[in-house]
Amino acid sequence: ACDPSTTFDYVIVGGGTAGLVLANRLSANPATTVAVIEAGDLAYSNPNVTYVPKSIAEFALGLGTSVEWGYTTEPQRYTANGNVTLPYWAGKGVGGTTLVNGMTYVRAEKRQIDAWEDLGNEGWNWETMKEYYVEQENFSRPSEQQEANGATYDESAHEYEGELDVGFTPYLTGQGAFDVLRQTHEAKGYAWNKDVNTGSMHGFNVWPMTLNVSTLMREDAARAFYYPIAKERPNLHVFLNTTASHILWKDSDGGSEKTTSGVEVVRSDGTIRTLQATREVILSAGSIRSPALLELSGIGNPSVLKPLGIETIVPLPSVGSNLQDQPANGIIYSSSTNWTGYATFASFLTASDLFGASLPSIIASIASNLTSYAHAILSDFAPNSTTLAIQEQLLRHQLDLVFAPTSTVPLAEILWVPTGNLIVAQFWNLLPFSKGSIHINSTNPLSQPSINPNFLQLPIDTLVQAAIAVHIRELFATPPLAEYVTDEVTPGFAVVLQDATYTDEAWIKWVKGSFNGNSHPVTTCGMMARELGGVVDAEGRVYGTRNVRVVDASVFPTQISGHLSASVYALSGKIADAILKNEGREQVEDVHVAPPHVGCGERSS
Ligand SMILES: Cc1cc2nc3c(=O)[nH]c(=O)nc-3n(C[C@H](O)[C@H](O)[C@H](O)COP(=O)(O)OP(=O)(O)OC[C@H]3O[C@@H](n4cnc5c(N)ncnc54)[C@H](O)[C@@H]3O)c2cc1C
Repeated sequence: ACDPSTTFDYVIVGGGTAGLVLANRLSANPATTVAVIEAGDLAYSNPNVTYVPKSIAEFALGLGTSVEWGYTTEPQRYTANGNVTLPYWAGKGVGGTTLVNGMTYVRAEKRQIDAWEDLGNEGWNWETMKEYYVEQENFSRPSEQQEANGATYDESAHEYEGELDVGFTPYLTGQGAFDVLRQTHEAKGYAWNKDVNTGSMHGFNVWPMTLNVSTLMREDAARAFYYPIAKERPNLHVFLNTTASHILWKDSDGGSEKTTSGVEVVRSDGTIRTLQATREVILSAGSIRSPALLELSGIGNPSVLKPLGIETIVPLPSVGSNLQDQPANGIIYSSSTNWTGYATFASFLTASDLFGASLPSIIASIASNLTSYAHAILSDFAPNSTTLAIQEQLLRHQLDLVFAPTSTVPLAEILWVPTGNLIVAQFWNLLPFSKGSIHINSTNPLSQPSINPNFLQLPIDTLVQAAIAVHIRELFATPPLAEYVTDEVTPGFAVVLQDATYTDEAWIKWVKGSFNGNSHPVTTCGMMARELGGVVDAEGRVYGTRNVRVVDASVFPTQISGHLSASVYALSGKIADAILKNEGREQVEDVHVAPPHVGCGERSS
C-alpha cells in the first residue's frame, strides 16, 4: 500500500551536518518529497547548544548532555597501560555533531583535497570543493578591534551571502596575546597566515568560528540549513526521536545491484515503522553509525556479519575499517599574566617543520617500515577486510603526500589557549598512519557499535606527537612568549627532562599515558576505487547497490588537516548537486522513453 505520510522520494538517515545540507538541497523542488530520520530531538533553543563560550571552561556545553551520544572506545591497546577506554563524542539531534563541536571553521589544505582524486575519485579536488566551501558561507568581516587582536581574512576566499554564518568570536583574547604568539612564531621561522581558509593552512593564524555575530549564537547545521526553510517546505519532513534500524531491500530488481525500498525505524516509544523511499536512501548518520547501518543491512564484511547471523547482501569487506582519528595531548605553562577571553589561535606545521634536517632519515625509516605497518593494520582489522598490498599502497600515498620535503600539508596542529594564569598548548598529529575500525557487535540497532580508533598503533604516530611537543617547548622558550611564562606545569621538567629529544623514552611514555582522542573519525565508509577497499563511489553511491548512498564524514577518502565540519558541509553540497543532476537526467529519460512516473504522494509533473 502506498501511504503518502510514509513514502518519500528520498529518505535521509541522520539530521546532522551532512544530512541537513542534503535535505535542504533535495527539497528545494516542491515536487520532491524528502524525509529526514533523526535519532535525537530539536535543539533550537537549548542553551547548552546556542551558547557561545566566553572562555575555554565553557567549551561545548552540550557534551555529556542529551544532545550527545556518550560513546566510549574499546580499550586502547597502544596506550601506556594497554587498556584505557576513552570518551568518544558525537552529537545527537537536529544539527548532529555541530550541536556540540568546537565551532572552529577551518577548511583543509589544497593539496590534500587534490589527492582525493588520486584514490579513484574523479572530480574531487580543491577547486571543485572550494565552490561549495565558498557558496555555503555567510562570512562576517571582523571589526577593527578584532582585526587588532589578529582576526584577519582574505576577502576573495569567502562568500558573504551564503547560509552558514561564519565569523570571529567577539570574546577573542586580547592583552596582546596575538602579537606575542605571532612574533614568537616568526622568530622560529613560522610565518603568520592571514587567513587559514584559502587552501594554504601553514603557519600561525587566528581562525573564525561557525557563529552568528549578531545574535551571538552557535551556528549549527540546523540553524544554517534547516530552520530557515522548515516552515515553507511541506515536502520536507523530519522524523524526530526516531532511529533507523536497517535498510529494506526489494526482493528482485532484475539486476546485479541491490535496490532499496526504504528504511525500518524505531520510534522512542519502541514502535517499529517503515519509511518507503521511491528514489534513494541516503545514510548521513556520521562515521560511527553509517557503517553500523550498512552492516545491520547486510552490507559489509561477511566475517563481521556472519557471527551475528546477518545475511550478507553485498559483500564489501572494508565497511567500518580504515578509521582514522587523531590523538591529542596538552602542554601547559604557568603565566604571570591573568588571561581572559576566548582564544582562537592555532599553528599548523608540516613534517619538514617538525623534523628539519632529520626529515630524510624519517622518510627512509617510514618507507622501510611500510610493510610492517601494513601488517600491523591488517592484524587489527576483521579478517579479510583488505590486503597487505592495498594497505601498503594507501600508506605510501600518505607518506608521499605528507612527508615529502616540499609538502605543504600540515601534519601538526597546535591550539594556543592563554587562560587565567596558564597558557595551554593543545596539540595533535593531524594525519596519523594508525587505523582503527567501527563495527556492530549486536543486531540491536540501538546498541553502541565497537569503536576502536587504535590510537598510536604505529610507533611513528607517537614519534610525531613527541616531535610536536618538543616544538612547543621550543616556542615557549622563545621570546616574546618566553617572557610571559614562568614554569612548565605539564608534563613538567621532572617528568620529561628539559633537553629531551622526541625519541626520548620519557616523551614516548608521556604521550602514550596522557593523550585523549579528538573524536574526528573519518573513512569508515571510504570514497575510493572499489579495488582499494572503497565503500562508496565518487558520488557517494554504495558499491553493489543501485540507490543507496552514504554522505557524511565517513566517506572522506583520507583524514584532513582542517577541522571536519566545513569539509562535511562542502562534500555534502557537492554530492547533493550530483544527485540533482542525475535526477534531471532521469526525468528527461522518463519523458522520452518511459511513461510518466507518478509515485506515491510525490512528483506530479
Ligand atoms: C567534541 C567535538 C568537537 C569538534 N570540534 C569541531 C570544530 O571545532 N570544528 C569542526 O569543523 N569540526 C569539529 N568536530 C567535527 C565535526 O563537528 C564532525 O566531524 C561533523 O559535524 C560530522 O558530520 P556528519 O554529518 O558526518 O555527522 P553528524 O553531524 O554527527 O550527523 C549524524 C546524525 O545522525 C544521527 N544518527 C546517527 N545514527 C542514527 C540512526 N540510526 N537513526 C537516525 N539518526 C541517526 C545523529 O544523531 C546525528 O544527528 C568536532 C567533533 C566533536 C565530537
